[in-house]
Amino acid sequence: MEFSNSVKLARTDTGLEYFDVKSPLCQAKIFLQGAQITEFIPTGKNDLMWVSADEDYQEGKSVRGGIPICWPWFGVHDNADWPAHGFARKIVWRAEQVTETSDAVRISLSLPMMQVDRQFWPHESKLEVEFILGEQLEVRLTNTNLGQTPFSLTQALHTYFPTSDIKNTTVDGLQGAKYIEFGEGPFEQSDKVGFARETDMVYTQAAPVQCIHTPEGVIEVGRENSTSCVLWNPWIEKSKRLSNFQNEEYLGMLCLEAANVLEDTVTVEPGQSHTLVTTVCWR
Ligand SMILES: O=P(O)(O)OC[C@H]1O[C@@H](O)[C@H](O)[C@@H](O)[C@@H]1O
Repeated sequence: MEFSNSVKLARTDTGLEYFDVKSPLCQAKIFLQGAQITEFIPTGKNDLMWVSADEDYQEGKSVRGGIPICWPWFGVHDNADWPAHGFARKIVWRAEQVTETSDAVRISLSLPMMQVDRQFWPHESKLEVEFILGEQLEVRLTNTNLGQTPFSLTQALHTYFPTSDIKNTTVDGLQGAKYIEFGEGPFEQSDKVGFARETDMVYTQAAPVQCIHTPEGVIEVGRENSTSCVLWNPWIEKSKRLSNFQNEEYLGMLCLEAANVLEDTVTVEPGQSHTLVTTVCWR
């Protein structure tokens, strides 16, 4: 099915549907399952999204790479039986709108609330995501409260970035932020972050832009309506335990996730909306 000159709907061999975008400005893939973007290649540049070579694109499983949407909780829930990172990343979202102008293709999707188990999310609400695909990628995740009482949630746009060598990769722009690491802290980030071991840091009071310095160039990651972010690399031992992840792949990826977690938890009042935004580009 074709939506505009540059956008058509395609399907993997395993049956998962995705928007296949090939515009003058970029190439992208966005799966309806999880509303998950897995490829974003600005014309003439490298892909900004990393996906595991072991990924097998199965129904009901979040793709290991791109940008899984973690909602309406980030990480492990207090009730340990509930799914890690919420459930939105496993549900098939509804395609809402595709538009194309000379500076971007815009694709929006919404989470069908009919599919949501009310024990996990008993609130009257709307969740929409818009992808703005131009020379850079912008992702806008909007929660709207349609009920009579406020609700609170944590969330993240869990972006996987590529690098050819994690040991020669650093993240700049977190200096001065506070972080929690493996449940300990808060500590203060004093310098650029390098990678020599498992990294799983939740930052608060983080500046709105970070730069990832990789051997291939500098990736700029921006956030709006978010003062928290998560930096993750599983390193050797955890790599062996992860699904759809090769043992050595930790050497070629990292996650820097635009979040609303810890003291940055979002409360949405009745009739109000909150939009978490991340922008990603080669600098
Ligand atoms: O394997 P999952 O559920 O996609 O999670 C991947 C990682 O996601 C990160 O955001 C967490 O900080 C890690 O602790 C976690 O391992």
